[in-house]
Amino acid sequence: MTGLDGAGKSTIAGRLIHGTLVETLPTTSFELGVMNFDDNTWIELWDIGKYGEVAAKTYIPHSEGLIFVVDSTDRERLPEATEKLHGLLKKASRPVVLVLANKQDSPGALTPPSLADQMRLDSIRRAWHIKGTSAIEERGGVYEGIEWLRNAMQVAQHPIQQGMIRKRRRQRGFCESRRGLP
Ligand SMILES: Nc1nc2c(ncn2[C@@H]2O[C@H](COP(=O)(O)OP(=O)(O)OP(=O)(O)O)[C@@H](O)[C@H]2O)c(=O)[nH]1
Ligand SMILES: [Mg+2]
Repeated sequence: MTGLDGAGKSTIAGRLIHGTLVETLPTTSFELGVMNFDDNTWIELWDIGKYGEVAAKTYIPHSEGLIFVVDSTDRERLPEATEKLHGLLKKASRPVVLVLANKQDSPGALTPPSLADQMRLDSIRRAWHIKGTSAIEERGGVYEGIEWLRNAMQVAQHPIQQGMIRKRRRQRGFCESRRGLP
């Protein structure tokens, strides 16, 4: 997970890891946390801050998912955020991308569709999704965003398997419908 400083990454990480609103200080390099899910799966979450370039270079190319957090109220720094996102995507071809349009609770926040447009998300040639969030609100949409990511990562991880499951289902369907025939 990365984005410009102050976008709300650590607040989001606090929600995801501790399930509550945490007070944050600027993250100097990076922090690691683990999100555990009911079905015994987990996501290792790296919160990469301003001086986390080394972590970004080391971990992003090997990660399965990229969460990019943007401050939806910060029109001035939107071009900088856009460049950062597209720069990262050039370096890492693998991960699926979740953009969190954070601070939706604040007056004047840009909507997710408007941000998608201004950040040229259409040009991303891989699975991506944008979700409006408010990290300071309990039902602020962060978990829904993560559900999309979990699902997208599972699909991306097993593309062949997914195809085979579909094929087997089709074959089974064919056999079952034949069974009823004389
Ligand atoms: N109104 C509002 N404020 C938020 C939201 N998310 C985070 N903030 C506030 O924004 C400020 C920065 O949040 P952080 O979570 O520390 O941001 P960060 O992206 O981790 O910043 P760095 O560690 O400096 O890279 C804090 O004062 C948060 O309380 C949100 O959804 N809405
Ligand atoms: Mg931080």
